[in-house]
Amino acid sequence: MVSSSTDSRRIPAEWLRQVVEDKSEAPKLYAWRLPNLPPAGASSARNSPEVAEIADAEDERRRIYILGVGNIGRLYASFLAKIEYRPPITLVVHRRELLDEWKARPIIELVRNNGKKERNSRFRIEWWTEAQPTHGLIREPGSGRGVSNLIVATKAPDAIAQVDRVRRYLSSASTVAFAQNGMCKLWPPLGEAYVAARFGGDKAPGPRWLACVTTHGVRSLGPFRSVHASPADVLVGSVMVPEIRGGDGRDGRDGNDTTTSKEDKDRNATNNYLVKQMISAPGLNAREVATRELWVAQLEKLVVNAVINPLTAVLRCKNREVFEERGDGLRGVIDMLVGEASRTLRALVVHPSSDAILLAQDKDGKNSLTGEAGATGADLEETRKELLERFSPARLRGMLYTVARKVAANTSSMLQDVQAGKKTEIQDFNGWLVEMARYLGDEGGLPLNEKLILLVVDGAVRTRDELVKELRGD
Ligand SMILES: CC(C)(CO)[C@@H](O)C(=O)[O-]
Repeated sequence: MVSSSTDSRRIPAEWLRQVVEDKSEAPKLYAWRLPNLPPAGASSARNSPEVAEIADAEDERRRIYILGVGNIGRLYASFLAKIEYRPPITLVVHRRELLDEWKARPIIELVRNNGKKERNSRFRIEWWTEAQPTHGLIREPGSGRGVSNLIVATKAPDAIAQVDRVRRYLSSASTVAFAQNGMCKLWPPLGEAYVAARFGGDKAPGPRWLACVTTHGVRSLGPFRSVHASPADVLVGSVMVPEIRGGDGRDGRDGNDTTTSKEDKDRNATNNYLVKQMISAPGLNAREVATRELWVAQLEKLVVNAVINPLTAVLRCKNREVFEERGDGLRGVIDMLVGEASRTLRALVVHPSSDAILLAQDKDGKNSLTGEAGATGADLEETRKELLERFSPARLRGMLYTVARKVAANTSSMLQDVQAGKKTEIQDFNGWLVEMARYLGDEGGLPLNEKLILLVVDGAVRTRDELVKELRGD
């Protein structure tokens, strides 16, 4: 286990080392809304008294903040907005210009795969920044009541940094859901060290931390506009293993727990609010799963992203083409990439840092892979055996080809990033595998993944033949 007091040089992740070493106070942020935009030609001097509004407690308890309004943020916003007893929703943008764009055209547009355009405008929009507004009312995120429900829909490399930046407004009354691709950084063993470093002391036990595995395919058409190219589903669950909190694999805060105090029950019900909203959002197709099932699903999705995304980015092609048999060896390369991923996931399964996840139980008290009640050493061995089989090259390859058929017509998110000149998520997919292999002591490393990372980082474009030769080292 990695503790927050661990010698920071030995912490196996740069992001966590930075958090543990950073003793600065959480920054105070201002939540700019449209009336905070100064009229054209106005001076930047403060022109109104600093009056804060009285926030509506019930509104804040129900309000869902969506941090990041790219494809994933638009998808969640559009479907959550369709709930019958609609929760209030705030879109949180990362640039001031997006407030201006929203002012000009305040609509999220999602083009469904039948061509129908779904438009939604009933959102509040905010920009969270350290700069105090010069016009209009001054507010902080959550209007002084803290942020109860936060969906982090940024790209993977920004997710933890963004949450860390808003930590001043998060507490044990908050639920934070990570919705992007890639492994959530708060899985054991690192998550607990992060929570202890940032939420130890009077804020303990910190927010409820959720992750979502989002398989919907979405393509951007520009700010606030996307095509919902391939409807799929969402798995949501807790990334914290409960040990001390009720033992249901969903951190005991699901509203069905066995704790008796009214205070605990109220808090548990509150903390499951966001999950319930996601599940009831028409079209999002969200399902709540136990911690271990979520972990396995995220690892499998990682394998999909670590193969499809970089290959499509370097070959500049749609997902479908990567899997076409053209006798040029690309299928062999895919097998080799799957082989490297399989080796790493299998080593992770047998590593002691995974024991807590493997022993986590389902809501009904059963071990979710064996179906047996209770969690014992024998269960651990049984679960390991099942996961070693599930992460075998043959099973992972079968899983990859099944997903690939469903998303054949998509332009991968990494190719979209490359085409838009944006930073890619390569370090969170293939980089995660390479780092994990290193952490687990894999001497040989993952040579194909390492080469692929360099190609994507360099913005390289290759033909199929060139790529096969380069990756195989012919
Ligand atoms: C499944 C997937 C690769 C489909 O395009 C998607 O997760 C993506 O594009 O990142």
